[in-house]
Amino acid sequence: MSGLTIHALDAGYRKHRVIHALDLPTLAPGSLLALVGANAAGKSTLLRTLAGLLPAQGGRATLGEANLLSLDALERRRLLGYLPQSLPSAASLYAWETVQAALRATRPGISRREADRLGEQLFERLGLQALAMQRMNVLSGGQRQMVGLAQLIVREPQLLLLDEPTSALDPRWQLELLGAVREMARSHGLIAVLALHDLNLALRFCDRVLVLGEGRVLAEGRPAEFMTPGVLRAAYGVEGRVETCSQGATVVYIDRACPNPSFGAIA
Ligand SMILES: Nc1ncnc2c1ncn2[C@@H]1O[C@H](COP(=O)(O)OP(=O)(O)OP(=O)(O)O)[C@@H](O)[C@H]1O
Repeated sequence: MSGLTIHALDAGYRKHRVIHALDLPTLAPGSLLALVGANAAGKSTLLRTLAGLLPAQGGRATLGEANLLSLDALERRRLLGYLPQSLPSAASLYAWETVQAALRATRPGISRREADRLGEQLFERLGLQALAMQRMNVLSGGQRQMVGLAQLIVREPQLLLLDEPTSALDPRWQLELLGAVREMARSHGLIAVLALHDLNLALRFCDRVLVLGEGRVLAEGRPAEFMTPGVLRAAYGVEGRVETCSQGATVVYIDRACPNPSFGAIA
């Protein structure tokens, strides 16, 4: 497998174009890309389009040799894992059963013993052992988010598309989830694209960050390279500082909302 490339992608809903001629220089296997930007910037629309849930209106998106915009259902299930912003409560199945079902959907011939081994390994890696025998409809939003990720990871897709995967998680579980995704990317050559509102998590965990503004790329690059107060003003209409923390990571402090925001113009 080689990387994820997007070229001149247009996407949206019937006559409402949301994503305009979006380009993404090739993202290498093993990388995490954060999609950030204001509400309604188009993050979910872009993820849904890459996941094949929304037809593209133009352009290309490829994963290695595969054209992401015209995969059949089987190929899509084999290559992609998509975690939507809000998960259905998924009836009364046990968390363990949902992960086993996800595994069997892509590896129907897997032995019971191997499926159990992989399931146990994953629940342990994600620290979810206590949830295995709980029913999905009694889990909290954050617990469901973690089990949702387990359902995707167990299939070992090549591309993970995660829409605000940390939105319901407390700080410890945010680190667990992003750490697990990064580890999976490094060990399996997986690519992950994550819509995130927490800029500091994006800067800390992701190899590249793409800032969307009204469906266009406002800035893109490695965390330490492109984030400036001008980008914060243009993307979010806020005044902020970009500093390096004592551990060497780029961090953002938001000070106030701009009185007269000019979205989209990086000064
Ligand atoms: N099903 C839909 N039909 C028509 N327009 C939609 C639909 N879903 C989203 N939109 C519009 O597309 C635009 C982008 O929305 P999108 O959900 O992609 O933004 P987002 O960056 O993910 O926002 P947020 O951070 O608030 O989740 C918005 O103007 C929104 O109103």
